[in-house]
Amino acid sequence: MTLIDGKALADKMAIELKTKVDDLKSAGVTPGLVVILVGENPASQVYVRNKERRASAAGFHSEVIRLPEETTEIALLNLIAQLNQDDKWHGILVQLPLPAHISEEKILLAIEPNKDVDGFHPTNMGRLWSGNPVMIPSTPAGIMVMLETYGVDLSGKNALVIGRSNIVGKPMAQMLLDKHATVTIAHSRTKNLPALAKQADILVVAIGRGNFVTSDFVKPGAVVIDVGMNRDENGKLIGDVKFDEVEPIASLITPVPGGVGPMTITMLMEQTYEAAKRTLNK
Ligand SMILES: Nc1nc2c(c(=O)[nH]1)N[C@@H](CN(C=O)c1ccc(C(=O)N[C@@H](CCC(=O)O)C(=O)O)cc1)CN2
Repeated sequence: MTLIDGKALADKMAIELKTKVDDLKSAGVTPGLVVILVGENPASQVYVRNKERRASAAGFHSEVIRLPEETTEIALLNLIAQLNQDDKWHGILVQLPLPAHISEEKILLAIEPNKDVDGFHPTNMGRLWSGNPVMIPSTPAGIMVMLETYGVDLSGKNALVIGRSNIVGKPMAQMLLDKHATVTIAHSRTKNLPALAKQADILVVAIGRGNFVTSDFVKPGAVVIDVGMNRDENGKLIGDVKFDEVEPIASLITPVPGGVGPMTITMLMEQTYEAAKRTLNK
């Protein structure tokens, strides 16, 4: 078994990004990323702080707008409308989840698609599904970079994605399909999931249940990608895959922490850089 070291890859890409950003700045464009955080969700606060840190380390112009939990939907929509008009922002991101009184769908729809560095806007989802990706969701994008870096050939392979969210499962399936894998999407109502999973050469697990995938789900030699981020009864961060059981069977596996997570923020930085670079040609 080989461990896919997402943290090391993310750190390497961050160094390379700094050089690309310096070149872009010499051409007169400084990438700008604005992140909006509504409320006090502790995990979101950590992720947003990391995004802020990584953006300034890359040499971006960056800002985090922190809004109280009771912010209204209309106030947030007005803020996004203003940011859409401001040329210094190449990327606008609203940290999810939002408080329950705000419609995630309406908010994501309000972000100008060419500044939607999360790739969650329906226009960007459609571009991805029609084979013309522009802005793509960071988590599956990071997984694709990891698979490529570790030399995983996807062509003709059976890939199973467990989870059907708009953020991970659905875009992941499309990205694997684009690399000629034979893709199945499974979810909480899929029947005989362990037997189905045992046929997969590539298994991507994003179901949000700690230690859900055991050795019974894994074909010997499979590549196992764990997107899960759960807390066990002692508060320890665990993935969706029972790592100790699956690790001896898999040919490649991502750990939690240190696997998919760090690549998510790296890909967000890459997308912001690419969005800024596109403005050069306008
Ligand atoms: N607007 C968005 N909201 C959310 C996204 C997103 O891509 N866009 N994804 C997640 C949260 N997320 C980034 O926002 C994220 C989650 C986890 C990590 C990460 O590095 N995890 C570490 C462990 C961190 C810890 O100790 O808690 C790891 O896996 O090693 C980065 C980004 C939901 N919201």
